[in-house]
Amino acid sequence: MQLRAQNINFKYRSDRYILKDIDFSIESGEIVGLVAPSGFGKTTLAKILAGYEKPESGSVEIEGLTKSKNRYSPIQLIFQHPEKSVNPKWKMSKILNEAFEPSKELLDDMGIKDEWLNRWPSELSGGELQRFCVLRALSSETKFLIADEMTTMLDAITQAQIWGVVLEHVKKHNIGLIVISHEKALVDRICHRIVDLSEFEELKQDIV
Ligand SMILES: Nc1ncnc2c1ncn2[C@@H]1O[C@H](COP(=O)(O)OP(=O)(O)OP(=O)(O)O)[C@@H](O)[C@H]1O
Repeated sequence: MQLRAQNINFKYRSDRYILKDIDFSIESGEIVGLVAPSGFGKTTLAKILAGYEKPESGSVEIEGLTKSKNRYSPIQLIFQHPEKSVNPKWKMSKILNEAFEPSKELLDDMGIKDEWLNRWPSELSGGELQRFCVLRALSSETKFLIADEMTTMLDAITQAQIWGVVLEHVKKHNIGLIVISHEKALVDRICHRIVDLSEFEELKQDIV
């Protein structure tokens, strides 16, 4: 299976193109680092890949996947700030089970305590909340996962635990993983391949 974006052009309201003629692809089971200096459009491309934003032109498709009517997207995006991606009016059990019902083993591996399930998002720390946001992206329907600065806000121990679970899960289920991170050491260590968005810019300048 392959997730493929071709000739992506995108701008927000202004006239400035954030993404111009961007091609990107990832295979099942691959771990690809998406890097570039701040403001180059990494998060924007992630949102386009996951279907949160629509490109002005270009296409995003998964080759080899039969479309299902399921509401759960096969491309899951995990953001840096978990508090922005949960409904504050829902308790954690509802937030989690809206996605799918994870096994006890997965809950334990992620370090989620039973008592947290009955709390509101505002009653959890950022690290505790992010564990839920990561876990709900790991359904059996997930074919591609995008981790956008997923653990940047967290302490080293929580970071290591979350990455441990995610890396084991993507390997076991042959999920393609896109890692957006400014942490070069992390990207170099876990990625099979690195795509630098700023190189598209240099390429364009060479052609002109
Ligand atoms: N909703 C929006 N409306 C208008 N402009 C936006 C919006 N979101 C992002 N931008 C602009 O688009 C550009 C690319 O932003 P994006 O967040 O994709 O970059 P990034 O490479 O992920 O940056 P960082 O590494 O700092 O997270 C930035 O100049 C940003 O200010």
